[in-house]
Amino acid sequence: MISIKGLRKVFTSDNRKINAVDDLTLNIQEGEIFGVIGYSGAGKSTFIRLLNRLEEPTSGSIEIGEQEITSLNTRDLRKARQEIGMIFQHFNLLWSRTVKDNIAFPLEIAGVAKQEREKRVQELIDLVGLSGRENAYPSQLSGGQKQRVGIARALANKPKLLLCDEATSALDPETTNSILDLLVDINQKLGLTIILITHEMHVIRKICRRVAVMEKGKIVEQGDVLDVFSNPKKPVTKKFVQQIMGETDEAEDTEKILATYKEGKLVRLHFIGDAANESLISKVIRKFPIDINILQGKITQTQSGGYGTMFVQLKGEEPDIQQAIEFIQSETTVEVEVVRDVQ
Ligand SMILES: Nc1ncnc2c1ncn2[C@@H]1O[C@H](COP(=O)(O)OP(=O)(O)OP(=O)(O)O)[C@@H](O)[C@H]1O
Repeated sequence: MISIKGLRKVFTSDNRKINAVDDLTLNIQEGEIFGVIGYSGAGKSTFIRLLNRLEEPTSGSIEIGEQEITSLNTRDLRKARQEIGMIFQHFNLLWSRTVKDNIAFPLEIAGVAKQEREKRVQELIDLVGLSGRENAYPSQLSGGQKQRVGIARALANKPKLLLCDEATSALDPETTNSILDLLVDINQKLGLTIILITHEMHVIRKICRRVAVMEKGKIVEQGDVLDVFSNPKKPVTKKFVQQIMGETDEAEDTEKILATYKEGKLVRLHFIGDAANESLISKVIRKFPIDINILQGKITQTQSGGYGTMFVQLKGEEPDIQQAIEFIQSETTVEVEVVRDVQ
């Protein structure tokens, strides 16, 4: 487990103190993919760089496994860093070295013998899907391929923890997805813990189970991705939810729907990721003699299931509609909000 307590980083710039990371306390489980999301300036980069002491903390403690990172001397810190891989937004590759030699670099520093080094490099090249590109130079690679080299290099010394500093922010959406798939793949294959920072909800939604939302150096909300984003409490979290649910003016939309659909009962169904909610609409129309007209909605998927809202019109005999609603309320975790009763 990774246990971070009261972590602080104060920068002084032009005689002004900046609390980049401000009394941050967080536990991260072994083997999980944990995301930290925040807007520019929230303190994410500083936070992730404190974890391997690329940035020295002002105060607080960081325990990774049994080791208290903050109290290590230079020699022990160097050793501990071999167990912590890191990847970067702009890849940080050595431009005069080939793919193979970039990946071999941390092994050379760790003093691994040539034969073993070559074997390990080939394994890593296969793992990240770069077979055939061993002798290419970074300038000959696409962004996604460069990040694959970064990942292979970060994994060279078999770390237990991988830190990802905005690792997909420089990539297009399709390449982002392929890199996120690769991170999930190595997390599962190697049982590696991954901590990532991002300003993109898509990244959190797609691969993280737990998330912390950062603002002005502090964590303002944290928990399961589904819980945090299906019931956001802080304005900053609500803004991130809008990033994937789309900007809608709920009041205006409801007014329009009420004016257009004058028949039947209008209800809003709130989905919060649960297997019991699967195929809800088809189950209801098979079971009850009613019609369901989907008027508006968006459900988005996370690692623990889907969440979102659907606005529907229920048409039929009032007792059948009532029974259908009771069925949804008792047999599923979907919340039913009646916006307008049968007229
Ligand atoms: N070396 C430094 N000296 C002074 N101030 C710094 C330094 N590094 C970061 N800061 C300040 O600390 C705050 C947090 O910066 P940080 O880079 O950690 O945020 P971030 O969430 O990663 O944002 P971004 O994605 O834009 O980098 C900002 O106000 C930034 O200006």
